[in-house]
Order: sequence, then structure tokens, then C-alpha cells
Amino acid sequence: MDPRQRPYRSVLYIPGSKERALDKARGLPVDAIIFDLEDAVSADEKDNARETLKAALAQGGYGQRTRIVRINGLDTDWGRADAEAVREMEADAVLLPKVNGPEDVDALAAITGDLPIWAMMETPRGMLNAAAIAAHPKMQGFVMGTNDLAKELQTRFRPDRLPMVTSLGLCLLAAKAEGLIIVDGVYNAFKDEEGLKAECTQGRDMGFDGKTLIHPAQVDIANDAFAPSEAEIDLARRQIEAFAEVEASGQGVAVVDGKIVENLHVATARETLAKAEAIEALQAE
Ligand SMILES: CC(C)(COP(=O)(O)OP(=O)(O)OC[C@H]1O[C@@H](n2cnc3c(N)ncnc32)[C@H](O)[C@@H]1OP(=O)(O)O)[C@@H](O)C(=O)NCCC(=O)NCCSC(=O)C[C@H](O)C(=O)O
Ligand SMILES: [Mg+2]
Repeated sequence: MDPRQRPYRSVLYIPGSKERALDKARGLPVDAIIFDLEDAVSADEKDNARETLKAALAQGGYGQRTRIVRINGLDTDWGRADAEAVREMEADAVLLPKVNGPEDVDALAAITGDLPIWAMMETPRGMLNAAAIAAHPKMQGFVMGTNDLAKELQTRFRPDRLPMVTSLGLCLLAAKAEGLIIVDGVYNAFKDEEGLKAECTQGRDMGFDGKTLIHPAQVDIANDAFAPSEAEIDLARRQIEAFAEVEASGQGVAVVDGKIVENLHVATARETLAKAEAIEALQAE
């Protein structure tokens, strides 16, 4: 399946150092995994984590889940060794933290070659350069790093995420302009189901493809929130049908449930059905 057409409803971080979690993920219904060598791994564990992760990926068992390895920044003691190791790993993409501009992506691409690159969008400079980062030829996806961003912006966490909205919007605009995948930041309170549901709904409404997660208990909530609902699928089918009927009689506007349906709504309806089918195909594997 074309990577950009795959579902990314649930994108789970797994510390590259934790063998038990690396194993558990083989049975979790996540769409993608971020195997982390950065913040979830302590300085003492960095070198071991690289080896542990390399062995886990070589062993396999992750099925159709997209395998993304988050390395340490190239300005750290471990970044270069991580990037060189990823080149040899069974990974689908490499994720670079704290990307400030396209030159950071160039530096990584010089090491990782053809491997698709994802960017952690989590610095004020990265926000200002989002369009140039998204336009990099190796760039495949954006991951919002809302913890680092909150730290840098000195914002407070609020349920409505108002202080974060400008940054989320800038990255969404940049990602959509270049046809990239874009997933929302993590919800830290991993036992708060209602809070996670609300934030997933907000992320879905804004146009994110999915949410990054830190604990298996968050997976079902994200999968549900970012999949088209039964009502959306039903509406999409009826919109396509109604528009086909009016089009056959030479008109350009149909009405469904009291609302107009034009060509552009039909395009969205088709996307909804395609997403539902992609999810079904993934679950059948
Ligand atoms: C948050 C945790 C430290 C909690 O761990 P723990 O206390 O072990 O949880 P549980 O006992 O409830 O775990 C139950 C079982 O689930 C497995 N588990 C736990 N977490 C994961 C996971 N992420 N992936 C796969 N499996 C997981 C446990 O091993 C237990 O399994 P079993 O014993 O077989 O039943 C922990 O969840 C954790 O470390 N989470 C990941 C944290 C992380 O990755 N942080 C970095 C990413 S967030 C970030 O950096 C964002 C960004 O950069 C930003 O700036 O915003
Ligand atoms: Mg971060």
C-alpha cells in the first residue's frame, strides 16, 4: 500500500530499550510504531537501546504496522551513530527530533540515503520553517511534539489547547500543502480516557491523520476517533449516490439531509470511503 494512503490513527511510542514493550507491540492493533531512541531512553541506556532495537526489528513480527525509528538529534553524542544504525535496521522511516529547518533534514538524508524521513515538529523555529521542512524531497510525515513545544513556548496545558493552536495550524497547513502525513502530539495523562477522547476528537476535527500515543491503553480510543464513523460512511455513500443522480440529469448540486452536495463534497465522501476501506484491509491482515 502507498505509505501516504495507509491509516495512521494510532502511532505508539515504544522505548527502544524496553524489550517487554517491544515484544508487546507485536500484538497491539496500532497502525504505526515509533521505536524511540530519544527521550524515552536514558543517557546510560542509549547504546544498548540501539542494539536492542536493531535485534527486535530484525526478529520482526510487526506485521503491516509502519515502523518508524526516532533517533537522537545529530547535534547530540548519539545522533550520528543512531542514524548510521537505522540505515541497517528493518525500518520504514526515520524520525528526526527538534527539526528547525530543511538543512537539518539535509544533514540526516546525507547519512540515511533513500529512507523516508519524518520530522518532530516541536521548536518555535521549526514552526516558522514548517513549509520549507514539509517541502523537503525526503519528507514523508510530521509528528507534533507538543511537550517540547509547550516547554519552548512557556505555555500552560489547557484542555482546549488554545496556546498550541497556532503551531498545530501552521504544521497542518505545511503538511497538507505537500501531501504529507501528520499526526498529533501525545496526551500525557495516559489513564485519563475522557481527556484523551476529547483531545483525539479535537485533533481529528483539525485534520490530523492520527495521534501519537505512549501507552497501550490509549490505542482503541485513537483508532476509534480517527476512523470514519458508521454515520460518516453512510452519509458519504448517500452523497455519492445523490450527486450521481443529479449529475445524470445535467445538474451540479444535490441535497442530502438538507445540505448541498457539490463535486468537492463528493471528493471528500470518496476519501472517507477509501479511508474506511484501508482500515478494513489493515485489520484483515
Ligand atoms: C508511561 C509508561 C512509563 C508506563 O509504563 P508501565 O508502568 O510499565 O505501564 P503498565 O504497567 O500499565 O504497562 C502495561 C503493559 O503495557 C506495556 N507497555 C507500556 N507502555 C508501552 C508502550 N509504550 N508500548 C508497548 N507496550 C507498553 C508494559 O510493558 C506492560 O506489558 P506487560 O507487562 O506485558 O503487561 C510507559 O507506558 C512508557 O514508557 N511509555 C512510553 C513513553 C515514551 O515513549 N515517551 C517518549 C515519547 S513522548 C515524547 O517524547 C513526545 C514528544 O517528543 C514531545 O515533545 O511531545
Ligand atoms: Mg519532544
